[in-house]
Amino acid sequence: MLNVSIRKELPSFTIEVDLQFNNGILVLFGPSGSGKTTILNCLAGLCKPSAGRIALGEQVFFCKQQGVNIPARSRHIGYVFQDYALFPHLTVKDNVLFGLPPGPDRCKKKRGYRMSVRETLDTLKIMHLQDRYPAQLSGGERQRVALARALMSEPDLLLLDEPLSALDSQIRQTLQQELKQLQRTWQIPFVLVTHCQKELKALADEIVFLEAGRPVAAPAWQQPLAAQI
Ligand SMILES: Nc1ncnc2c1ncn2[C@@H]1O[C@H](COP(=O)(O)OP(=O)(O)OP(=O)(O)O)[C@@H](O)[C@H]1O
Repeated sequence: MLNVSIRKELPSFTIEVDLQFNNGILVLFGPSGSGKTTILNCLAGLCKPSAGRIALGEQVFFCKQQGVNIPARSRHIGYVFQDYALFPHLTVKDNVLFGLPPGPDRCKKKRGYRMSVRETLDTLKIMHLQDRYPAQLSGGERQRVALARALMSEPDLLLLDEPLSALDSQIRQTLQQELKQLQRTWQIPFVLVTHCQKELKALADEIVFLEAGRPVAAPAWQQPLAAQI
């Protein structure tokens, strides 16, 4: 269970969210500048909330009151950034392996579901690209590499910041299905940011609508959909 109850003061407004989420795909939906990325960054440990608490199961990542702030590298969180943040000087394979321990520990399974590099590249259909560099990939291929890298670290939580925004509609639809399937296989919570209504409909198990940093009721155009979900 992901428990997030935080306040983050920004120059233009204050983010205040209080959410509990068990499993599946939680979508943070809102207009540009409503605080979605900042919330992901707080979860990942890249940004410090002004107050509150963040916990995943028994593990407390942040608690202002108790002075806890676990560094990003120790949170076991996968993060697919908006621009994918691949290392341009590393091949696809080395990007995917980045951050894993060297040597035999690289293949150790934490909870039995870590896939080998081969399996990961295969699942995401990028095996044939393993020796290429990011500049030699399409947007959809880069997205798959970023996803593979995030999954190889065997995360307890996966954060996705507009992961499909740069893609055309056909690839977008395919990857939406693949994301949904990955979540069902991995059984870890995904928190996904988007401002695309179609993506929301295709992926969300739960939705938080945000405006200026605060959850709001589903907008009128969304109410029939929110009721279905
Ligand atoms: N490090 C920072 N320092 C100051 N202000 C910031 C910082 N990061 C974000 N902001 C401001 O906080 C607000 C929320 O930004 P954020 O990137 O979280 O929004 P968003 O909903 O993810 O936007 P988008 O959909 O455009 O990516 C914006 O007004 C932004 O200018």
